[in-house]
Amino acid sequence: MDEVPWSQTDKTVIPPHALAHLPKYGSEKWEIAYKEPFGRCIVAKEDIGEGERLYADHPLVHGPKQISALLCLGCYSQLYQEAYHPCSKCRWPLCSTECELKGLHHLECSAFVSANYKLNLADFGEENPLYESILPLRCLMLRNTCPEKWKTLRAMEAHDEPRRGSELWNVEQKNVCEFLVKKLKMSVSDDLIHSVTGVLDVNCHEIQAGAPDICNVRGLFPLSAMMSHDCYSNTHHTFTDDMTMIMVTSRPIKKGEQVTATYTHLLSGTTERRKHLRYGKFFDCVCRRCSDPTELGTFFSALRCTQCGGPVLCKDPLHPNNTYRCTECGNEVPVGVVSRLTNSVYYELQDADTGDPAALEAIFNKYEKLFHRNHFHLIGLEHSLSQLYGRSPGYLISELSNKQMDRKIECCRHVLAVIDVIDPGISRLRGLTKYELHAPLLMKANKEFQLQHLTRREFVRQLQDVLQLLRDTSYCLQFEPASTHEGQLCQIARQSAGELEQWICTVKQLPENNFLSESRYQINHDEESDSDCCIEDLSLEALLKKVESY
Ligand SMILES: C[S@@+](CC[C@H](N)C(=O)[O-])C[C@H]1O[C@@H](n2cnc3c(N)ncnc32)[C@H](O)[C@@H]1O
Repeated sequence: MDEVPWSQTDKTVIPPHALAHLPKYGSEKWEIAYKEPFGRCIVAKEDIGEGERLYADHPLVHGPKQISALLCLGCYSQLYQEAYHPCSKCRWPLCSTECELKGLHHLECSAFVSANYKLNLADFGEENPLYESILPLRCLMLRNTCPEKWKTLRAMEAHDEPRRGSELWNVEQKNVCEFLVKKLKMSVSDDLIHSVTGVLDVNCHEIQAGAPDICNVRGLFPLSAMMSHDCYSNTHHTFTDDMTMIMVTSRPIKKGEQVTATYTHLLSGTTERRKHLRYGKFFDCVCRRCSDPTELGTFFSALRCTQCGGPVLCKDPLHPNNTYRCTECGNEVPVGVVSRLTNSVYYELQDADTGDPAALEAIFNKYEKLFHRNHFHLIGLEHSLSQLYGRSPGYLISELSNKQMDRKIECCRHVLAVIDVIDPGISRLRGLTKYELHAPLLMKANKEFQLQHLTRREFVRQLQDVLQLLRDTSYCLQFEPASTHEGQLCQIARQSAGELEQWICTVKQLPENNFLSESRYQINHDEESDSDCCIEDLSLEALLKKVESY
């Protein structure tokens, strides 16, 4: 029988073996503590500033995600049908002979060889369920190959009892237990396999490291596995090329406060986040954002009242079975209607060509009158649109009409207005969105300047706004490794900021006849504000007023 997992005997003490391999598993800044209802968690021992490095965490084990397209089990590069190298020993698809010895492939390779299991390469379709067994198998192999790592793994939370008999448990019974026991003839109990898949489901992090085509990889990070969840978290992590996780603070943390991460998708609503956390992580989130019907004033899960246009909110988001109500006219909307409406957007998105801005705009237009302006579906659509305008075929930045350019700007600003609240400080999403916003603003400013529509003062002001966006981009992406898309954008943003600074200096010295006079500009501007009701102020207050004026 396997040893009793430490986590089931005494959760209040940190077992020395659980973190012993880490060079430092506490620091002058933070420590691991135990707090109900969170369990083990990381707590700040002193005030910690924004952007401070907390620790580097090395993966105990890593492997493909449960659902994965063809990838190399040595280096995790994406593979293509008929263009891969079958391992000379076990026949798993790899990039080359070199990859037979790379990473952790030796673990499953020896198991497949000793079971004399003949892998049918014809089985490899778009997504192969066999990948689901690889990481559990690698974990189980640690029992003999690396007992210290195995002990650390077994000390992690598995939620054995609540998982037993769940939908997830049944899927894993079929895809993992049956395969490992019946096909690979491993002498291991179903319970132990489920405990391992439990540890993986509860504690794994997706790894985004190395070459850009490396995807669908997950790993167990012993220190980060101690961190609690918060929908308004205070950390940000990146990976080095060797898959080391670097944890930094995304905003200041007070002494005694927990150091937290987000286990779920930030751009989803309270009901959806809480469902995801209950289903996959077995707890009910009661964080500040989940407890607040307005989600920190963003109205991210609110509908738009069909009677008066006011925000329709769930009265008690921690008990979402009650009716939604308009905060202005009291109009009630049954919870069933809210979920049907929310789900129908998911269904439409499943069927839509999500790479086509026109298809997303059609969905946006259909639901805009039903959801609050900041509803997560609308913000999600605008997030996608902010990236598609300027990048997708037929919509490259040089091809955008003025209207499309303005729409890109509007989408970026709406997304930023929300993420500035729910994900402030160092955030990948903020960095990327600020980068998306800088390009159309810069193009517009330069164009207006060329047409002599701007005074020097106004042109410099617009360029300085763009400069600030570039500086914010590089600030938000400063920890991203240079090999990643985000790391490259950070470099580009830094370089562009330098060039823009020079351009601003030049503009300040250009002869006056390049610019519109201040008096002429004032007249034009006054005429525009009489005719144009477009608001530039995109604070939540202004967004609300805009919605209410429809
Ligand atoms: C990755 S582990 C975190 C470490 C865990 N507390 C432990 O002692 O091993 C995730 C588990 O921690 C608990 N947890 C994390 N964040 C929580 C929260 N905000 N509220 C309640 N439980 C939480 C849940 O049991 C969750 O499944």
